[in-house]
Amino acid sequence: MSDASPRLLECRWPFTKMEGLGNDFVVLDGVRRNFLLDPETCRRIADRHYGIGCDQILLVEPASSPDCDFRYRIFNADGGEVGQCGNGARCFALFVRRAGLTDKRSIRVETASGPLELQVHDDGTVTVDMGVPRLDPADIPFRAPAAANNYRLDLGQDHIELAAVGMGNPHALLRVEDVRGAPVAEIGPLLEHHPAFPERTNVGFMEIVSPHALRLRTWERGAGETLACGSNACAAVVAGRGWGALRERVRVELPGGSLEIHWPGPGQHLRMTGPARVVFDGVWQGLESI
Ligand SMILES: N[C@@H](CCC[C@H](N)C(=O)O)C(=O)O
Repeated sequence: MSDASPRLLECRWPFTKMEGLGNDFVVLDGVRRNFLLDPETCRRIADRHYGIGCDQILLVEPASSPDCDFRYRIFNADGGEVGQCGNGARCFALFVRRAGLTDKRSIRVETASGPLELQVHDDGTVTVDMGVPRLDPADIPFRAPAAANNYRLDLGQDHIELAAVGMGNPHALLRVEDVRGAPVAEIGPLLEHHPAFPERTNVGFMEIVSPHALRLRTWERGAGETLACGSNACAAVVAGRGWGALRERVRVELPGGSLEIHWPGPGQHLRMTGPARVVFDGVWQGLESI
């Protein structure tokens, strides 16, 4: 009888700890060496007590297509690989320049949900072209018969009104009066695992302050509430515009800081601008699966 469980080997993995508005990442240079990131290894790295601690792990790899500079893979703290991470994309851009992997300021990168264009500015902020937001439920994915600006979902004894937006990853957006008192830890996990979202979802609680500003807290799929979620901020602007409450340029205030979002409207590319920062370099002395 063969033992199907992987063997564990002690390892020393160089990494860089980075953050974008307090959404924190362990970034691995998979261009210079190989990393085998199975879900269990990701969970060990992301563990805030026994590991390094992070919301997501970002793995930089060589591109597979000639029109991209790199491939960028994203793993949630729970070990699941996902298609999009806005704050991580800004960190990725600074990482590849700092590591000497490129000196370009305009970087094109492959992700599991398609290519992203990144622009590094003189002040160190980064603009990410997040592509065209997806509103067709099949592309989110979301189980609804047709695209709409608002949906009503059954949540046990209650009903909840929400918008659903795809940014290369799924997002549910709820409008609240006061984001500070929003039931993020209660409703967040219920919606994350709601059967209407077959791949689970990120959940944003948004308070619209003016046509050009909103406040947002996010329950992230696979990570819980974080200090900021870039893709959720983008999705919130798309939802707010669908409700007729926001304009083309919006400042999104998150617990960890602010992002500038520019979205001309349906069918158009959405651009997100914000900071990214290196926290420290280190070596993870852990167990890798072989
Ligand atoms: N923090 C990220 C999003 C990371 C992935 C997300 N939790 C998902 O599962 O889709 C961001 O800044 O966009």
